[in-house]
Amino acid sequence: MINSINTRELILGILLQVNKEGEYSHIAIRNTLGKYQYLSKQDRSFITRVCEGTLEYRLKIDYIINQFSNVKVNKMKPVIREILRSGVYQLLYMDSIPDSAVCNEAVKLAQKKGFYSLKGFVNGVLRTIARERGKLAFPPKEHHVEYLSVTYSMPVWLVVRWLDQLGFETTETILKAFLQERPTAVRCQEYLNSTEDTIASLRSQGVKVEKAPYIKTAYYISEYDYLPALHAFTMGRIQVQDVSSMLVGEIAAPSPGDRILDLCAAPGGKSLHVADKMKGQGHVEARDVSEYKVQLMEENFRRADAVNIEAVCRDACVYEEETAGSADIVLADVPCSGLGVIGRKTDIKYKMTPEKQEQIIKLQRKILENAAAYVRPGGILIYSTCTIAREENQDNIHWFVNHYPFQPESLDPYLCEELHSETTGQGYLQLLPGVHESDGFFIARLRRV
Ligand SMILES: C[S@@+](CC[C@H](N)C(=O)[O-])C[C@H]1O[C@@H](n2cnc3c(N)ncnc32)[C@H](O)[C@@H]1O
Repeated sequence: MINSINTRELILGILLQVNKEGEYSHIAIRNTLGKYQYLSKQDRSFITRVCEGTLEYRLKIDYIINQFSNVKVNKMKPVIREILRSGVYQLLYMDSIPDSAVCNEAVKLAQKKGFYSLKGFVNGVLRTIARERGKLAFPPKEHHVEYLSVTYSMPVWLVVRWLDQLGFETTETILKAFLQERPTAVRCQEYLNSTEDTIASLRSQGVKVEKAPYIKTAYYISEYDYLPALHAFTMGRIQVQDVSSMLVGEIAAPSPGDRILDLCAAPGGKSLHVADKMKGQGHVEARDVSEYKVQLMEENFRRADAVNIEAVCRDACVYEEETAGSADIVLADVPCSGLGVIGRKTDIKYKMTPEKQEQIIKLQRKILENAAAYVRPGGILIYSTCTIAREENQDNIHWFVNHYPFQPESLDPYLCEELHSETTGQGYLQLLPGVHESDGFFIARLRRV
């Protein structure tokens, strides 16, 4: 077993990889835990929790450090900055660790990394924050942008956008929801399986299973160690999917025998869902842009024993004449800014920029242009994203129906009443975290006329 100072050293390494070198946090954490497989379960969850928490609350933590340090966070040496950030996270959000342990370990680590002269500085900042934690000053609520940005650790440009588009209350609800933990949602495959048997199998392995909202086959699972150790998973009877993603399959509502083209399909959750709904009949062509992603889908399809589905490597931006007018249903679950899933993928809030989003919108419109051509006359196009950005959702749909012969169609026949609204009647659904019990997600249903 590794001692605690090394555990904190690993945390420091991960935070430097993410904040200094731009690595994705889940990759940095996974690689480190993979390299040090002898770590105890307790050490592994400590490392994961401190890294994820420090990143999630980074802006708030920096705001606090800046109140007590004469050197501002952005001027600090990266090693010292990350030692302080993770120390503050432990002080403020992990009751089980004594303040003295947090401070002592941080000081020892600074020294070990060669910053002997900054030992006193690290110690001073952390001990002051520990002492003053009940009296920390935050921006007042009347200063909407600063208050929301600091309290919920969200970059200012996103707060400004959402305040403008959604108002203060809804924005705060969403930001709060991003910081709350939610259990894993799974969809039970129906064809060839009974949902009751699947649930019984999960429970027999000690998994806690609870009903998830909106969809008959949606459940939350918790209290398991390792997903691939569950029979229901290895047998392909459950697919991990947020309920918002499951709604795509519901709204697509295929009939057995349909030909479905899923243009951006990996890892294949929505393709499998529509294939399941067609009860082994019809055909789903699940496309994605790289061979790696296609292999990933093939693995998933094999596990689910799905016979009416095929993974194919294709670039959705490249038009294909032979596919024109051939699909009963086209799914365009396009690459997007991912702003609806910040709660699961913290990196998104720090990595996304308005400039990157502009490029993404161009890509989405290119894919939509080709998708339009592949739908047969009278067929259906489902457009979806895991974002809450109006520019990629409602604006793209308005642009699309102005340029192509498609009409939005009511979603209400496919949704539980709880989700019916003015906009679902008009053909689209914008799910918002905290407002709905799901990730942020957008779905539109359009019929080719
Ligand atoms: C939102 S994810 C799809 C999730 C998937 N529909 C599911 O339910 O499991 C978007 C996918 O688009 C793929 N993608 C990105 N650019 C693409 C392109 N030019 N052509 C096809 N797929 C692309 C990405 O590789 C990624 O797998």
